[in-house]
Amino acid sequence: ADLKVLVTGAAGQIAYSLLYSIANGDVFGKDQSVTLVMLDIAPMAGVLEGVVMELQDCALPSLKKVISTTTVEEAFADIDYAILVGAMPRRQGMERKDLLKANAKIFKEQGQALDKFAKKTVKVLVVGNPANTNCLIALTAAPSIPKDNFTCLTRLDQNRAQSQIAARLGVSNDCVSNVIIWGNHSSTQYPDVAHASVKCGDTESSVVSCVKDDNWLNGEFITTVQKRGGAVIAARKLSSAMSAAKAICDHVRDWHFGTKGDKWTSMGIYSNGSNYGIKEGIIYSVPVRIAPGGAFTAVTGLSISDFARSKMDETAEELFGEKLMAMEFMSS
Ligand SMILES: NC(=O)c1ccc[n+]([C@@H]2O[C@H](COP(=O)([O-])OP(=O)(O)OC[C@H]3O[C@@H](n4cnc5c(N)ncnc54)[C@H](O)[C@@H]3O)[C@@H](O)[C@H]2O)c1
Ligand SMILES: O=C(O)C[C@H](O)C(=O)O
Repeated sequence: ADLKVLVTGAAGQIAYSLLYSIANGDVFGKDQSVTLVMLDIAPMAGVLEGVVMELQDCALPSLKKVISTTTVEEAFADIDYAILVGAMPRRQGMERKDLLKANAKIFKEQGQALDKFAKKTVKVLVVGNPANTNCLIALTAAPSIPKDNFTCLTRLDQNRAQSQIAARLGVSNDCVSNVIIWGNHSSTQYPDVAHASVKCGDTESSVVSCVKDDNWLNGEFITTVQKRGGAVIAARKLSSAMSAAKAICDHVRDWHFGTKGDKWTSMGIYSNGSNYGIKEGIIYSVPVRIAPGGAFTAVTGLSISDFARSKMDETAEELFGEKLMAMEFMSS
């Protein structure tokens, strides 16, 4: 059957890369026909029409239908996937709290729309920042949809970490696997390579033993990944878009088709209190293995050093702080 995929913020810069990849079959496969639903706000209706024209002009075989809309009811009707990119961007001088407030309103409304109009099996990926907390807000506003159907994007952070390691070792990106992103998609995230491996020919070795520089791994490597989003903004005067779209494709493809063998990937998922001492009630990024069709389980039993423990707790604490603020805004 046809897959109905919603992208919000469809007139924005991430969507401009993302929509093409989805329509081209890079996410769900070339043989899977897709109906793309594009939502943006009314002032962007004209731009949205332009993007629709371009999608038509790509003449892609797997793109069955395009629906562009500025109403939530139409956008969320019977969808299989919701990729929630649209959000109020952070403007200069705006505090994190102001951003949270503006976005709490958007994600509460969209959570309610998911609850009312989407399929109960819908898979939701939240990208708009603050991604973890926006995801928690949407999940809370959609009680009829299972909590495990809600995830937020930390794949961009994972890809950044993977590429830093590959560059350091002078190997290609696909030689490096099982990097972990713990916690928030923010500068408190903990990119962890303690369990990561690098494949050279037929042999697989640990990243830690190949890099042979714990100072770098526990210092500059971590801060580079944590601050990479800010570095791109400083350089481009716009936030990352091409790499964000690529990471969204990776996340959704793995969620749809599953992870391979014993490999894992990181995504922000609802914390039920049973993983690595992270308390219940936030969206926290952990390593997961995914079965074909999308059921996922957190990878358990990994050894956690004292260093890792403190980093993992720090980012959890930030998320509980964000949650407190968000709940205040949600009830108002
Ligand atoms: N999680 C991540 O890894 C990651 C990475 C990069 C960017 N981001 C975030 O993704 C978001 C989008 O980034 P962008 O560069 O595409 O921004 P953008 O400003 O170019 O596009 C955002 C679009 O969302 C639309 N929008 C705003 N409110 C909406 C609503 N209520 N419903 C539907 N659409 C709405 C805007 O009109 C705009 O067209 C930002 O919040 C950014 O911070 C997250
Ligand atoms: O938009 C941002 O604040 C940065 C973005 O989330 C990124 O990681 O590139």
